[in-house]
Amino acid sequence: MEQVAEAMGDAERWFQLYWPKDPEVARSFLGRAKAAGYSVLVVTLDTPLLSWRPRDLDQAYLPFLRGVGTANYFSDPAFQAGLAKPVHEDLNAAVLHFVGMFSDPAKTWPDLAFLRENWDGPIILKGVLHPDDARLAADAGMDGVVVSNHGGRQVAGAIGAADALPGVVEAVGDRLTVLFDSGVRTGDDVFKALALGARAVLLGRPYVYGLGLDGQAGVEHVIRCLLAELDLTLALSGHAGCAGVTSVDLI
Ligand SMILES: Cc1cc2nc3c(=O)[nH]c(=O)nc-3n(C[C@H](O)[C@H](O)[C@H](O)COP(=O)(O)O)c2cc1C
Repeated sequence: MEQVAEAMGDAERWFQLYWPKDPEVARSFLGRAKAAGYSVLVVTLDTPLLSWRPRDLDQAYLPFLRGVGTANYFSDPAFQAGLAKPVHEDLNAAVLHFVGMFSDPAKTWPDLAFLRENWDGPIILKGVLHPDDARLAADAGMDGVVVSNHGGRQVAGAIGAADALPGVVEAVGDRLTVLFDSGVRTGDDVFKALALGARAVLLGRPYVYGLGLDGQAGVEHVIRCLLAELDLTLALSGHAGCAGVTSVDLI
């Protein structure tokens, strides 16, 4: 996280937490994120377990088990304190330690108090679909939710995130910030999400596809195309900006 922060310079950055089972590691992550200048905490709730992913299984694509994607843990003093040997001397032990704490399916709403105690900036819960959960998030003093079904990667038959969005907006839109992701691919999709009540959208795969195809230039191209299409869709729908887009625009 420190390397990413450094690469981002003065840009605003949000820290996404997969909430480790070990509270000392969680506390350490939050302290490091704050020290590295992250201003918003995004806590992903829809991944207490990794789901059944046949394509990953077919290809034995399990990078965490090879110590890939685990850098925040392996570099963490609280994590390292639980190891008999340094990570580079016993990678398997480090991986097993990671697997034991990656996530905690037993966490529930009162546990959010821990985050409030250890993070003094805005907190956003990612992966909310049900209006009742959104109400509980608001009751717990959270600042926002991301309506998301993790791109269908967790429960294959989950409700479409766009179908869930209006219910969440109606339940809590006046109490916290409602963001949206899952399936945003075009400027037109952004427009529809805004019209359904989202304040903003997040992009998952599209920028990564751009990155895979053409590195930084690919990412810039993806974002530029999306913004250009949004700009045109706004204009063609009679809007000078995003602010006035409402559900009326969907009719
Ligand atoms: C390969 C991959 C890795 C992901 N890793 C994370 C993650 O570490 N944390 C998280 O909150 N979401 C993660 N997501 C979910 C995305 O943040 C996003 O919610 C989802 O892909 C839906 O958006 P999209 O349709 O624009 O891709 C991941 C998605 C993909 C495809």
